[in-house]
Amino acid sequence: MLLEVAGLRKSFGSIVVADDLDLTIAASEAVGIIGPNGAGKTTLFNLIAGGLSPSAGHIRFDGSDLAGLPPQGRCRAGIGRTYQIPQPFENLTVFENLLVGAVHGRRKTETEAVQACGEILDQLGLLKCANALAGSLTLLERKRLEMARALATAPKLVLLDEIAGGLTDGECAELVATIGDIRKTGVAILWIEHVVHALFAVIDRLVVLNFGRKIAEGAPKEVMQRPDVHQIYIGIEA
Ligand SMILES: Nc1ncnc2c1ncn2[C@@H]1O[C@H](COP(=O)(O)OP(=O)(O)OP(=O)(O)O)[C@@H](O)[C@H]1O
Repeated sequence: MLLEVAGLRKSFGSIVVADDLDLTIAASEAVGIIGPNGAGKTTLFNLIAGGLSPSAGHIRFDGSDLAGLPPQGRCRAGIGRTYQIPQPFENLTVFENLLVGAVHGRRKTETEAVQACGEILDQLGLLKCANALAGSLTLLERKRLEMARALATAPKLVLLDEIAGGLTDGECAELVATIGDIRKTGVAILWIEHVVHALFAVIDRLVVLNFGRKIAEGAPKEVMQRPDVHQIYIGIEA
């Protein structure tokens, strides 16, 4: 397994936001995470990417225990991530934003890093704004840049946090097609998303969180048909 999360727990005082979570992701697999606001989805990403330390439990990635490894070490190990609110360096160009990720990630040489940035900008449809300041981009372009920056680090696993939120239907469809293309390159994907139809176009497996606990997991359509998922996630009685 590429990622193995076992017995993961995180509490802030008396609030438990990750409660005995187990999760595995194989290389090249795409897994979706849904759950109501405050279910602990972003907290799980922060625990995997190293922004938060767990209160208990283990996270193994690519055969190594991540305990004590800071975020930059996890990035170099092959974990890339996006943020729900895009966080580019506003005063750097799009290309420079990627280069920062590329030289601090898993790329071996500067030449390789520069070449990879060009390829990723092309793949993500951002070549035309390569020299624009990141602060001048539209929301869709910012979301694309957020993914491009994660890919620049040459991740084995990319964590996508609500990448489709706030987009029009057409923009969302474009972004989903791009994520499908990223998937085909063999990068594993763990994707938190409220826009369920976007998720369903890409993922193999769906996980549902509620109050920090995993309440369902399996084939996406089967999971969504479960009465408890309907009630908790969509807020209606089955
Ligand atoms: N640093 C913190 N200190 C205290 N409580 C926190 C902290 N970070 C998160 N929480 C709480 O943990 C819970 C889970 O938050 P989290 O952001 O992981 O939820 P989420 O499922 O990603 O929600 P959303 O869909 O709204 O993004 C929330 O109740 C939140 O207020």
